[in-house]
Amino acid sequence: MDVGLDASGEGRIDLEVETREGGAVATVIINNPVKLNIMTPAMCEDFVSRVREAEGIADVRAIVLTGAGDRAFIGGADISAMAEFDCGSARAFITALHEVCSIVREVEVPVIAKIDGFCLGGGMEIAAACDMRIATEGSLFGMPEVRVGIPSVIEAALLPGLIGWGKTCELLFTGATVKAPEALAMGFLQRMTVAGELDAALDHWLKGILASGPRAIALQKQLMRRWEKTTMDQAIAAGIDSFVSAYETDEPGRMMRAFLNRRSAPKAG
Ligand SMILES: C/C=C/C(=O)SCCNC(=O)CCNC(=O)[C@H](O)C(C)(C)COP(=O)(O)OP(=O)(O)OC[C@H]1O[C@@H](n2cnc3c(N)ncnc32)[C@H](O)[C@@H]1OP(=O)(O)O
Repeated sequence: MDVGLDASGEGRIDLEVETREGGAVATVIINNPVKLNIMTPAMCEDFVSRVREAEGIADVRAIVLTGAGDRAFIGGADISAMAEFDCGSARAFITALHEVCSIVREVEVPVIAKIDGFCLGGGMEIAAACDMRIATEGSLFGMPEVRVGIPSVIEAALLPGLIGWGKTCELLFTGATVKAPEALAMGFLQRMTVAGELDAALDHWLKGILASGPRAIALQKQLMRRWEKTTMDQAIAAGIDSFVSAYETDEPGRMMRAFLNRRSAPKAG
């Protein structure tokens, strides 16, 4: 079933469920294509509800997370909203965005990020929270938060484990973007395909999951969370405080308003 693209710019989260041999596959769709599928504060809550709904459907064996349209997986968090934050709203939003990543990591079934296009900032953190990532070769990855005056603080903490400290520093300190072949080489992606073959490559993984023991996979995912748990909670709590303290100065508001003003300025020529 095609749920259609949300052209309102407000954004929403959709859920599609497909029954296959061996079980069902749920697809959670970040549907805000006119704004490159950015996550607004309202969409964070909606996201958690949709994943819980998917988890509650009997026979769902895997969740695919993807963005609507062909330009973006998730272009990051909504700079228009973040530009107006004070310390209180900063804490509420970053905690809600962390909940989005947490639910992805907590659900029993494997969650796969299917990426076609921009995967930036909070979007790269949500992808990092997924169990596996597959992308088209034209996709672009980056953590440009510092470019708008905020540190990368929540599931950015997963990046050193995925891509190493040096590459994490490069992305987080410079806001540089990397193309899919580099994201594959650095270990962020597990598979890369040409545009038309994304679904076929994803299917290969889904068949493997559907052919395996549901309880074995659930136990495996639970165990793997424990393998890495030791310092993550403390890192996130410190990260949330760090995000809030960025708002103790006018740096985020100033840099984000500059970003938004550049975008709304009439184009020359
Ligand atoms: C805690 C988490 C923090 C974060 O995630 S911080 C945010 C991280 N993301 C970014 O910094 C990316 C910001 N976006 C961009 O720099 C550009 O976009 C791109 C280079 C990704 C693409 O540029 P182009 O192809 O020219 O598209 P376009 O016209 O800029 O984007 C389409 C519409 O989407 C809006 N938009 C894009 N990203 C954001 C965003 N992160 N927050 C708010 N709006 C965004 C634009 O402004 C525009 O809107 P309009 O058509 O009304 O001008």
